Amino acid sequence: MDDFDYARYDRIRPIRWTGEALDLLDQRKLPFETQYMTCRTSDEVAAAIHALAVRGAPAIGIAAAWGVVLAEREIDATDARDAAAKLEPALQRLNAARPTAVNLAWALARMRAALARADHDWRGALEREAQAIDTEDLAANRRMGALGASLIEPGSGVLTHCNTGSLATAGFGTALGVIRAGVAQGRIDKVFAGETRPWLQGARLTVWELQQDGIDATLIADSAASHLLKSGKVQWVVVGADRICANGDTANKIGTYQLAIAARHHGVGFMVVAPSSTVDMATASGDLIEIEERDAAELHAVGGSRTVAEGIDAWNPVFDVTPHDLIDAIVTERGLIRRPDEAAMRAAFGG
Ligand SMILES: CSC[C@H]1O[C@H](OP(=O)(O)O)[C@H](O)[C@@H]1O
Repeated sequence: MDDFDYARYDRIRPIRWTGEALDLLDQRKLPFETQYMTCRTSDEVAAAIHALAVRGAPAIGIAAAWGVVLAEREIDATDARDAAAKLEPALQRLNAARPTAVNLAWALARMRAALARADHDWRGALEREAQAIDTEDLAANRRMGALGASLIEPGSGVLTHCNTGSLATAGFGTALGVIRAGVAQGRIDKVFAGETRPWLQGARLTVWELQQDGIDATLIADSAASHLLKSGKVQWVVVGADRICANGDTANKIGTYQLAIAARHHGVGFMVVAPSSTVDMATASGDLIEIEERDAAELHAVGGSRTVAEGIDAWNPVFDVTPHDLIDAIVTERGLIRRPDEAAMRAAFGG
């Protein structure tokens, strides 16, 4: 498929199943500390997802799948049916950890289905399914990297938003995987990363990942994005997704929608990169997506323990929806969808 050295671009593994516990690279501490936290129960995994110790749509689905395996270790059951009933409360608590990324519910549905198919070895069936979800995501990211990069002409500049790299997936990344592939193939000359206030996934995580890879990047303030897109230095905005609806409307990190508006206004391509586990054909359009709102304290924080505007109300939605008609291409591991709409999505994903 492509002949570049993934190992160079892919040494970060945020989620490590030890056989007895789930070790998570605590993304709240990056880039200042590279520290893993150990989850020994499903509720500890749910808490880690809610607190963004592990984050990124595919990554939270993978972590939740391993969380179900930890829940399985906590129960005794006579058979798979008995186990399904006893495990369901833990799966509900995992599902409630965050609302917007469909990958969480998708992974839990896969674990329920594995249990429903299981025979006497239902414990082994759950562990094999969690491993499959993990392994499939890495393979999907590498395929999407090649597919998305093929759209990018040599000599291009790209702008990305939030973090969609190895930290947000099983490895290699979605949009950042396209950027890794595009750099490796000599198609991308310049990478711009938006800081992504308030949680700074761009400034703290994407820049850190690219530094690990030895890929030069330029950090910009979120508010500089339109000015950059006007400059002609960027040919593609390349972003991830948390939920892609049946008509192609896409939920992603807050600030994505305004990038899409500015990109279209300035004739810059807008590419969404996400595995099929992020596609939700059961949700007809973006106005039906629940947008997570997080604690105002995240907006008041300006690094460390210092805060501003305390006592002032703060509205902190952490996702927004880009309408499909502002998207030039959706890249999944199943292929490219150019100018997505309901017909194109149904042709690609059925439903
Ligand atoms: C490939 S990650 C997809 C998606 O997840 C991120 O959100 P968060 O950091 O809040 O989990 C961001 O929206 C990424 O684009």
